Amino acid sequence: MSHDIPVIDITRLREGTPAERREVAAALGRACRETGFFYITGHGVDPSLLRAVFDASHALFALPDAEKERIARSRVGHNRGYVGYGVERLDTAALPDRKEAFNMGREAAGEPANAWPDIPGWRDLMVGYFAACQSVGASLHRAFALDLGVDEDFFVDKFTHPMATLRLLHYCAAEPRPRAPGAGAHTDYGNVTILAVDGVAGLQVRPRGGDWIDAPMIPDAFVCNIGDCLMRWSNDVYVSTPHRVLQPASDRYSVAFFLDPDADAVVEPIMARPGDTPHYPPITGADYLRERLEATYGHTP
Ligand SMILES: O=C(O)CCC(=O)C(=O)O
Ligand SMILES: [Fe+2]
Repeated sequence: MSHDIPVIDITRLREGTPAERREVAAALGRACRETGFFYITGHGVDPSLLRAVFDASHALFALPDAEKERIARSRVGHNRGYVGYGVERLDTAALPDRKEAFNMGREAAGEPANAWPDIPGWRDLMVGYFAACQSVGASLHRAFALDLGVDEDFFVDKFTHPMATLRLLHYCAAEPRPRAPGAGAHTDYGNVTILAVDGVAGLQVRPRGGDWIDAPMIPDAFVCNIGDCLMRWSNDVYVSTPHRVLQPASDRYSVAFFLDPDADAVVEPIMARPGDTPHYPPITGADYLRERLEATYGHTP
């Protein structure tokens, strides 16, 4: 079994004929079964939008502490807002992560409010990027459905108001601390994560049964990985793979889009092959996420 991280052009998944979509879906499916990580190109997200998002991320993390504190997750709740250094420890056996972060959720009526820094244009830019990531996520889910042997639109009505989080990350290179990770080893909770990295390497992946391998930075490509929820949904056909971020040699910025299903979507293992038996009972998206967050934080943040 290959443990490489393939680079897959998804242009024909977005724009191609049914046969071309199937071909891309098969390549993505192979990566989801083997390493659980893949790069995508041809995703349709304008590089200038991504550049603007990274510029906005730099501006946010350069704000004075008092302004960061005003929009802190501890004040805002619902896993939204700014998270300071040392607050998170993704690997509970390691030191706290050397990173700061900013989280936002869907900006829509009935959703918990996001907190915004006082920077002109910032909110609209992030809302636009969030929508772009949602669209990439929808394309990927069409491919997962094709590959898992269900209708191409299987996931559509399960992602109409998804519990998605857009997360800006800043890994600090100053005052290096021996043994403190940038982000400790972990798996992601949701269905799929779509990650953009701004120039500085540091991500490593540990395929099942293998050693840590580097996931190098590839310009204009997103790094994507399967999370625990889709592993469960696929009845363990897809793998959610541990990964970590080393302390970077220079400041590192990344932007992660975590795509979870609708709160009321039923995550019931897809039985692709005759004779398959479900490894898990059905659960709603919300109950599943709550279970995972409680296991990590001892409460739902
Ligand atoms: O910043 C990165 O490269 C990866 C971040 C990550 O794995 C996470 O936040 O779950
Ligand atoms: Fe992660």
